[in-house]
Amino acid sequence: MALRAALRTKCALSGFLSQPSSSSRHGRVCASTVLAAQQRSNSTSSKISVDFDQSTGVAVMHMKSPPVNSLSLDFLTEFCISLEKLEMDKSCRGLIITSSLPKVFSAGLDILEMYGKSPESCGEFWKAVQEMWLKLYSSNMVTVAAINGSSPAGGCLMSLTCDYRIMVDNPRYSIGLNETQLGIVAPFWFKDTMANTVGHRITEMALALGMLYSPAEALKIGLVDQIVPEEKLMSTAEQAMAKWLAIPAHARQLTKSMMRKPTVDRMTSKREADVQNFVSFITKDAIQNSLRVYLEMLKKRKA
Ligand SMILES: CCCCCCCCCC/C=C\CC(=O)SCCNC(=O)CCNC(=O)[C@H](O)C(C)(C)COP(=O)(O)OP(=O)(O)OC[C@H]1O[C@@H](n2cnc3c(N)ncnc32)[C@H](O)[C@@H]1OP(=O)(O)O
Repeated sequence: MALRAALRTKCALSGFLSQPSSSSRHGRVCASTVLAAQQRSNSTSSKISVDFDQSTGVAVMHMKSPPVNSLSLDFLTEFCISLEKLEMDKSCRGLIITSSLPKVFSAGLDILEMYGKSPESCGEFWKAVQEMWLKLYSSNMVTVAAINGSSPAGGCLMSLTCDYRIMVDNPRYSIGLNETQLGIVAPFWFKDTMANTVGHRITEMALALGMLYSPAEALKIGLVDQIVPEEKLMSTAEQAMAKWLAIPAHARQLTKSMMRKPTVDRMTSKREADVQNFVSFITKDAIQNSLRVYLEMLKKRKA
């Protein structure tokens, strides 16, 4: 509810996909300049910026929340607002999600939202995670993840909700649902999303061992669909997008819904219980202790 209220308030306050400003009132301008301005619009919030090209119907969402694009409540709220606005804009048919930060696509859920927080805060946070997943997994737009850095846990989930994943081929980057390494458990809808992509057995091993895969390994198991050099990432994403957009929209959307609806329905039917499970699990002393140890390890690794 809090997320919905925040969404309503923010939507009312901010003008998204701001109308392209015509410079014609300042005198004569080149027609192509005006056309280009009319065809592109840009929206920026503190953690997300969106470039929308009306000539292609494709928006690029840049995650820009240093240091690691962790999915905090604020980040998720902004993300969902941006997504909802794009979804409502009938001229927007495709979305590419990428990171503006070097080396990191997204570090996954913000651990500080789960550590030392009240049950109420944890509950609100979890609802926002559910909302992000629901919106992305059931989006009518073609969604492409352009993964230009590491993408563990919630970052991997975000990628998995997209229709197509392209990752930069850099062995320093990794991707996977590594929750067990933090002493926590990926919920059933994380598991379902991964199993829908790479199959049951690979998911079982990957989750149990908290596997993080290099781009080449991720390609081998089908966790990503393509790996490319960094400089080719966006052009490859645009090419993939064009291929998906060439399919008649209703046929593509119905097919997506047919493939994903059982997973979405399962999650939505258990949504409340899932929040309760998360809150009671994450606030346990033993789990809080595991998160503390993991946070310390992250800090030590840096030192
Ligand atoms: C019975 C079942 C019931 C169901 C119960 C459900 C249970 C919960 C399920 C939760 C599901 C999903 C969980 C997650 O997504 S948890 C997040 C997992 N993420 C990770 O493990 C990634 C950790 N980070 C890294 O590995 C690295 O940071 C990086 C992403 C590879 C980037 O490396 P880097 O060298 O560029 O940056 P680094 O120096 O490590 O980090 C910079 C600062 O950022 C802090 N930080 C990193 N990741 C996070 C994060 N996820 N949340 C919060 N903060 C993070 C890091 O500590 C550094 O901070 P500082 O500068 O030292 O202060």
